[in-house]
Amino acid sequence: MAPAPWDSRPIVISGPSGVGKGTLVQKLFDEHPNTFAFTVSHTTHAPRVGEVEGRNYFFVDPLTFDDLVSQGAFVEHATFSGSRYGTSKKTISDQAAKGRVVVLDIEMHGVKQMKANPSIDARYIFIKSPSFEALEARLRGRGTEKDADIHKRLAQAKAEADYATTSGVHDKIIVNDDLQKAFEELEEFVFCWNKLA
Ligand SMILES: Nc1ncnc2c1ncn2[C@@H]1O[C@H](COP(=O)(O)OP(=O)(O)OP(=O)(O)O)[C@@H](O)[C@H]1O
Repeated sequence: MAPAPWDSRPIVISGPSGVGKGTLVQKLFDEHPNTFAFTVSHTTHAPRVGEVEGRNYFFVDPLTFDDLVSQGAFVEHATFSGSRYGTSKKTISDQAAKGRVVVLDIEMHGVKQMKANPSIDARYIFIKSPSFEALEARLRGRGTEKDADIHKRLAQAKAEADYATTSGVHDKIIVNDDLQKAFEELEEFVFCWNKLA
């Protein structure tokens, strides 16, 4: 196991749905146990079967969620399918206090909110697909979405790709073509191995 990254700022991973973010992050967690941590989001959706307060989500009602937004408690928040989701500053600092490097897997709007907040210091990684066709094949191959949903995700993927290339907001862009190669690039960036050499 490698020593903990000397740059311990939160790592924000974004990229189109199906590009392989979850796969890469899971590998990072598996190969470096006790090094990284996810944050626990707040949500207004009711707990689903098996979801545990404080482990899967912090469950709050819409009014409490609004209060938290107005207090500036979230680094990013969004609405999906009628429910609200947010990442609190506290969940980040709680994990950091345990000595873990926090990893946030979020979509473009969340990245924009974080980038717009000067009090947030994080490292931003964009995972890119080798091609639009490869992305579509991965989404279909995963078999978790219906056709209409795949179209929505592909349309959103175009917006994500435009944002990633035009704004220069990301510290690192990794093309996930060959999984092992992409993982090695991710590791190198996260652990700053290039700077140690
Ligand atoms: N380099 C790769 N080559 C081929 N297939 C890959 C590669 N990386 C990931 N995949 C596959 O692509 C599919 C989508 O990956 P994954 O679920 O990790 O994407 P994601 O970016 O986390 O998506 P979402 O944002 O929707 O959760 C999975 O079936 C995964 O096994």
